[in-house]
Amino acid sequence: MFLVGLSGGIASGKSTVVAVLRELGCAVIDADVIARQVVQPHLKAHQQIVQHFGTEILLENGEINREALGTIIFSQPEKRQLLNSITHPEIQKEMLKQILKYFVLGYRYVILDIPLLFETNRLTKFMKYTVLVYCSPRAQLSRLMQRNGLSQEEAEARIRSQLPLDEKRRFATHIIDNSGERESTRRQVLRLHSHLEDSLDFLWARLAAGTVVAGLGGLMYLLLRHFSS
Ligand SMILES: CC(C)(COP(=O)(O)OP(=O)(O)OC[C@H]1O[C@@H](n2cnc3c(N)ncnc32)[C@H](O)[C@@H]1O)[C@@H](O)C(=O)NCCC(=O)NCCS
Ligand SMILES: Nc1ncnc2c1ncn2[C@@H]1O[C@H](COP(=O)(O)OP(=O)(O)OP(=O)(O)O)[C@@H](O)[C@H]1O
Repeated sequence: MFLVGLSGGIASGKSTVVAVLRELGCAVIDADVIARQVVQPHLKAHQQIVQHFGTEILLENGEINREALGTIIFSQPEKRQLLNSITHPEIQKEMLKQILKYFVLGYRYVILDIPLLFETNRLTKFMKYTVLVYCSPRAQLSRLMQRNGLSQEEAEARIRSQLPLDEKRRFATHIIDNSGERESTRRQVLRLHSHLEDSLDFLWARLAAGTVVAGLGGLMYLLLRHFSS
């Protein structure tokens, strides 16, 4: 089995690309979804967040007020670092569990949608391919402002909290440009999917090579025995 890391920038179109990959039957693990699960009330990360950020970031039902926490962490780098240090280990543990699940289910590859993949560079060494969902800075800003109802200043602060998309380009083995129409993005995702389907993973390649070598060895042995008797 091999891993494919998929990343991008805030509002660059990761979920849009992932929706097509899921439609095609791919196994996808979404770090943003897991990030929501690991901060549910009564879990360790929830307690740590309350301890450090106070009860004012809670909703009445005890859940984290994501908007309030977002406002804090996207404007204060040290608070962002603190939140990352609480949530990231829990997110990574859960991702590992899900990877094992897909391995047991027999999937040949799993796509990991990790928004901060290129920022926390150390994860990329486990990936056979890394896909960047890119879009132009203009499109990113306007889509983010529109989707989240943010002012230009707020949206720019969120974009600045990540490595610029243009810098991420050099880390990726594949780029999907989502600056244009959705149909153009879809065509690029279909090409990526064909490429993934055609890729042999190391384990299977080794098993296949091992089977061929063992077969040839057996054949040689039989031929030698036949001609020497
Ligand atoms: C700050 C929080 C509460 C905001 O929640 P909200 O529902 O508004 O946004 P959501 O979780 O859907 O994230 C949207 C996007 O914001 C960006 N983002 C989220 N967290 C971070 C971060 N710590 N640093 C930089 N960008 C981030 C990502 O591009 C992400 O795709 C939430 O994002 C969070 O808990 N972040 C910390 C965990 C984390 O790092 N998540 C990213 C996946 S590893
Ligand atoms: N090609 C496109 N044309 C127009 N709008 C688009 C296109 N792709 C995505 N969008 C819109 O832009 C917004 C961001 O897209 P999406 O949610 O897929 O990004 P994301 O990278 O998953 O975002 P985040 O990481 O911040 O959650 C959404 O409102 C989506 O509907």
